[in-house]
Amino acid sequence: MRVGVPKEIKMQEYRVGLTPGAVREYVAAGHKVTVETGAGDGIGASDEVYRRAGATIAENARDIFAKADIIVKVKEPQKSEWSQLRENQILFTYLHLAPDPEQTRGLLASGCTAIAYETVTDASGHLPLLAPMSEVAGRLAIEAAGAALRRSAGGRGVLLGGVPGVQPARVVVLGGGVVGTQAARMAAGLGAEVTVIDRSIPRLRELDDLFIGRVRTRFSTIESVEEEVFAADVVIGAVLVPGASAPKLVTRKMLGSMRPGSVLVDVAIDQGGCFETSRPTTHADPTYEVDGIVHYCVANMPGAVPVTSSQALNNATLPFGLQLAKNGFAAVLENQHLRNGLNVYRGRITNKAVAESLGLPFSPTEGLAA
Ligand SMILES: NC(=O)C1=CN([C@@H]2O[C@H](COP(=O)(O)OP(=O)(O)OC[C@H]3O[C@@H](n4cnc5c(N)ncnc54)[C@H](O)[C@@H]3O)[C@@H](O)[C@H]2O)C=CC1
Ligand SMILES: CC(=O)C(=O)O
Ligand SMILES: [Mg+2]
Repeated sequence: MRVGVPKEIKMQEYRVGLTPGAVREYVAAGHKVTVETGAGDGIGASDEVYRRAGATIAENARDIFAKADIIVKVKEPQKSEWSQLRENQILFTYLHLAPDPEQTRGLLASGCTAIAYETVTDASGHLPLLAPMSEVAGRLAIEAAGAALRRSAGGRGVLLGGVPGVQPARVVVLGGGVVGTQAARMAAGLGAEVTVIDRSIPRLRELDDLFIGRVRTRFSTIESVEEEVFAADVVIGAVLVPGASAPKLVTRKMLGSMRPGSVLVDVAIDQGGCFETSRPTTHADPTYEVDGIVHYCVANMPGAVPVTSSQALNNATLPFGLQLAKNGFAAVLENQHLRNGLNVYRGRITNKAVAESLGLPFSPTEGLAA
């Protein structure tokens, strides 16, 4: 199979779809890998390093999109990319289609087969290709919150962990999955007072066992969210309904009952965000203020630490990518977990939550043939 890796072009995105180590695995399995020149710059991997790993270097993205059977990326394709995708080409990357009708239309029109990392499942029902980036983003969320809380950045001027004799910040985490757990762990480690809210009681039990009293847990209701958010210095938005747009748990009206300079970090922004006032921001200009509350809504947080993130992402994507490279679309038919990742197939939306969020027709994957 011809595997193509274009350079990421989303603003300040420094990750790369295949690390040199992953390229070696594809090449060892008999595949031909082409990498766009400079694709590894963000992780310090030169074209020469990729050549030594067995890749061919292409001078531009056009050559990659024109020739590859499978395109392996990190971020959702930008307009100039989706317009180059073709029928019979497999795209393997994050897509986050639910809040993005324009990209969805582009992928449908291209006729390509698009597998979204964020909806690929594993045997325990988790999301193994989202998890590593959620681990990174959850940990980064607390770093971002700490920076945004500084008075010089427009925040309340509170130190997350306080100091002896002075109370620490109150951090509320909405959604106790992968992002939420890592955020809670970092915040608790710094000495903050942490509450995690989730709608899954089994998950709250696991968190209670994990943090042995260091983190409070609460069941998600309108009342519990209000009580915790009103008292918080920092709220981390980390809820997910796989494939679907994020539920809006914090309304604009609620901001009026928070203390000015408190910070909202909406990690769930890539699924549309769980605060009504969220809109995507970039690493170049990550925060803005609404009604005195600082918002941080960067949609590609792990892109800030590309060395760690590319490695972690490749560890998770490699076995699935190798299956796709070996068997092409048949791998999607054979492997239920890759099939769950199929979002778009030859002009049809094949993920129910995505179709429902966009109000577009859904085509089940049952009955698809190679
Ligand atoms: N901005 C960024 O750069 C990144 C964003 N993300 C995003 O972060 C979000 C969270 O991802 P994960 O932690 O991996 O998901 P997850 O599936 O591990 O956890 C989500 C949690 O939200 C809970 N939940 C769902 N609805 C809820 C509600 N109404 N109230 C309370 N809890 C609710 C679920 O029970 C679950 O425990 C996703 O949207 C993901 O795409 C992940 C990585 C990077
Ligand atoms: C999950 C995701 O959107 C990211 O890592 O950028
Ligand atoms: Mg994202």
